[in-house]
Amino acid sequence: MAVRAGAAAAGAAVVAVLSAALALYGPPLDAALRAFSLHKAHSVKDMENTLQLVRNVVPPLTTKKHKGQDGRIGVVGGCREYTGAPYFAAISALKVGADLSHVFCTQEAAPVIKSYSPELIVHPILDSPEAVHEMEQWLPRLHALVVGPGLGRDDALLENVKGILEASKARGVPVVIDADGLWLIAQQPALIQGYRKAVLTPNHVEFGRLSEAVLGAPLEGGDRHGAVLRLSQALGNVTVVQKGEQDVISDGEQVLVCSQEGSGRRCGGQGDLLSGSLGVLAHWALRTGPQKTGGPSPLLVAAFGACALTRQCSQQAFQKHGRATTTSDMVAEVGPAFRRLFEA
Ligand SMILES: NC(=O)C1=CN([C@@H]2O[C@H](COP(=O)(O)OP(=O)(O)OC[C@H]3O[C@@H](n4cnc5c(N)ncnc54)[C@H](O)[C@@H]3O)[C@@H](O)[C@H]2O)[C@@H](O)CC1
Ligand SMILES: Nc1ncnc2c1ncn2[C@@H]1O[C@H](COP(=O)(O)OP(=O)(O)OP(=O)(O)O)[C@@H](O)[C@H]1O
Ligand SMILES: [Mg+2]
Repeated sequence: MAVRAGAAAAGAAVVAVLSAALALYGPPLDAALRAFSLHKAHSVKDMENTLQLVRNVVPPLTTKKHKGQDGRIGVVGGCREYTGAPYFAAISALKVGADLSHVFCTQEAAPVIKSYSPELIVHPILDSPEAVHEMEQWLPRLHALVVGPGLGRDDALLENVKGILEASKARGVPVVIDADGLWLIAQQPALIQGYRKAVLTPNHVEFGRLSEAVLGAPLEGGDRHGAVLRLSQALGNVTVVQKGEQDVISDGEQVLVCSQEGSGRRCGGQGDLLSGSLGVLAHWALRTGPQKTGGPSPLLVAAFGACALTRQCSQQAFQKHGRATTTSDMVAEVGPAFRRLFEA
């Protein structure tokens, strides 16, 4: 209890919830924005309520389960240039509590990623002409995919990932799309349009690119909440997490804001920790269902949990390492941070 109270006090978090019901008072977009600004006026709440919703979806550790039941997650990414990003995403999924974590990468990247960790299962298939077919063999065994960390922007790879996304949608596999996966979505938003089991996790630059592609408008400075809400609505209620000083999360109906204390360190790889964690939490939240996540949708709650966890890891790592903090230091904090936020 004391730890939970401490966590709540330490996190200067703001939770803003826009009720879908309020949208009944007018045309959906206008009403949603009006309801949102109404809500903003009294949006400073204890984040404890939303963290409790995350706790509700975390599966208990018991002796009754077999390996695989608490999550089999796939990360699609890893190429010649980028091997760290898929590693960070996949190892974070495992440390959050997935039982098995797979990486689907190019042939060249595979031995490098394997050498980082014996815990990951690494498939060197992404640059094969048979990539989509090979992936289809694995999809029935996966609970969620994280698409994009370290993927790069090679056209042939992106074409394969397009096929993988289409196959995932056809099977109803939840997908978290990050990094170069978002580059692909900015080229072809139709790929994800209306797929409600998708979560996009853009950083500042990626959000601007998506906004321009989907809404035809560059990112405006002021109203981040409205911008995220509008992008989600334009994509047919795909959940969007805009990372930044505060993480703003929307499914086009509600908006959550996570301002859990993090740190001033902005080293590369923190977003990969977030997307990997979210892969597991998305599976857990969808499996548990809306009756346990209360007002916000399961994917909103999962995204809030991944944001809070990433920022808590950043805070804890920074306390130990200060300016020298790197993402590996944050990965080492996943266990303690998770316990502090969700298992108190
Ligand atoms: N260790 C690793 O292997 C890492 C690999 N990463 C991968 O790197 C790839 C590229 O992702 P990034 O987020 O680095 O994307 P970018 O390479 O597009 O951007 C990198 C940074 O450059 C700057 N930048 C980008 N566009 C700019 C512009 N038009 N004007 C001025 N500055 C601009 C921004 O500071 C941006 O954060 C992804 O596949 C990603 O997953 C990152 O996840 C970081 C860690
Ligand atoms: N200004 C900020 N203040 C506090 N936390 C931040 C800030 N900007 C980003 N973060 C946090 O850092 C994490 C990663 O976000 P970031 O925008 O760095 O992602 P990214 O650029 O995709 O990272 P990556 O290098 O992995 O690709 C998120 O949890 C986010 O909350
Ligand atoms: Mg990123």
